[in-house]
Amino acid sequence: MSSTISDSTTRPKKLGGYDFYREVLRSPKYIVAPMVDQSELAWRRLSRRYGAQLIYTPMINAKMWADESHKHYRINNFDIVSGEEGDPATDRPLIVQFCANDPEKLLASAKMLEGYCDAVDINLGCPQDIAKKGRYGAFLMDDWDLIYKLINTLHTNLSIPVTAKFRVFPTVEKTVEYAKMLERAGAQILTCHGRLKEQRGQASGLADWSKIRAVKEAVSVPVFANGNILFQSDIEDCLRATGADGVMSAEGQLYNAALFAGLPPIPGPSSSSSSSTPSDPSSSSPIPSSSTLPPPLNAESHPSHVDLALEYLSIVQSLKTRTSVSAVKGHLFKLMRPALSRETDLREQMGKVKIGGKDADVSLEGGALQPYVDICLEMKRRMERDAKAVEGKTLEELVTIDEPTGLRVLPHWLAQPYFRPPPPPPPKKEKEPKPRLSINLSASLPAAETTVVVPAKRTI
Ligand SMILES: Cc1cc2nc3c(=O)[nH]c(=O)nc-3n(C[C@H](O)[C@H](O)[C@H](O)COP(=O)(O)O)c2cc1C
Repeated sequence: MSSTISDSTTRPKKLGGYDFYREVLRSPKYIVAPMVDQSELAWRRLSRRYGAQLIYTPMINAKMWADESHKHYRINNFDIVSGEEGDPATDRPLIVQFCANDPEKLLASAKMLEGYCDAVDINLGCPQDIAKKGRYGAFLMDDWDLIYKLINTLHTNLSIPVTAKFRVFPTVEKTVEYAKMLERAGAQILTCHGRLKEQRGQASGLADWSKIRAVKEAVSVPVFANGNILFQSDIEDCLRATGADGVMSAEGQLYNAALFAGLPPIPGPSSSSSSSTPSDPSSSSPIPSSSTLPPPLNAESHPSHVDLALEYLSIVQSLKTRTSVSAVKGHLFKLMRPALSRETDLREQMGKVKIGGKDADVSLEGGALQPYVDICLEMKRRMERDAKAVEGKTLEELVTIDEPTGLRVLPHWLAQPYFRPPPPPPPKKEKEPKPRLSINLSASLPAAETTVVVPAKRTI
């Protein structure tokens, strides 16, 4: 690490809250979530080309990072030496996320990266078994003293702001109390993921936007809303329903890297934090209110997925920073999913590609990516053939509706969100009306209505 980078004489005064949000982050509305093995540098570069205004790194384990014997862990998770990660010209604004349960180790790790990012985030939301084992993420939700110390230690000692990403509690009251505690501890931005700790995997269901709105109204730092974003229209709905300052997407953006493309710039919050806390988000929002009809699709946000895949591969190839094979594979499978379920021979070929042995450690250099490029080129040929067959039809004419969910399915050559079929309902004695998924994610549905969205597999 270069000591001059974080030297207080060269660094501008540390800003907080809305000053930080506006002046350093440039008032981002469209935010890519931290994603283990998926929000790596190459993906960040691609995402910024398609409208992402702020991106988080994948979660870094502070205990592992602080341990000098784990040199590989450092290089694989944030490559300082390459000079590309956190580069002010090409990889900002950037927030580095850590998970931790030891304030000193967290501080030691964060200090090493404070010169390469705009803020450090603490993951308080991971509900996975690995987080339970390591006691971090959502498994700290009941230890408020420790969480306070983690945040406050960074708030007091780092030259850049600390932020926090958390899940909601079963009640609005406890969620709001919790958010206020995070703010008191020193968090300068709060990302509220509107799902409970228990809502994971097949049981993910919908995020509760009404809790996010309650948080937004209770704190005076910027709030990002996370959960339920599949299509661009959900972004507008979410901003209106929650009053949040920005919308964060993980899976929606992973399956469609162009999720944020072509969106209009939205004015940032006004200069004081209190005036940006909406008493009535529907009237203060710059976004027009939604109608009951699904809003028209913005073609710019649904480009050819194989073109996105090829562009991503060329970014991977252009970087000095290594990209893990598992990240590349994960992105290609997700981006091209609508077509891979039909072009099963290409799916099989992609599954069989082996680069240099043990996936996790392999760097992608020279022509190593060629097998993926070849598969994508063949996919491109087939997709162009299919698109040609319906030439002249509009996008809306080509859209179909997924019966179980009521959600829109685009032609299989276009980037689009993925939603799983809902789990079959438990056997009932009496005949009941068929459960139907809501197409309109704008409302924060009460618990009874949240049978619904059908998220894809996640790792955190
Ligand atoms: C592949 C993947 C990796 C993730 N890794 C992280 C992570 O490193 N840190 C974190 O706070 N959340 C992580 N998450 C959770 C997301 O950031 C986000 O909170 C969650 O997926 C809900 O947002 P969504 O509805 O837009 O998917 C991950 C999610 C996915 C799908």
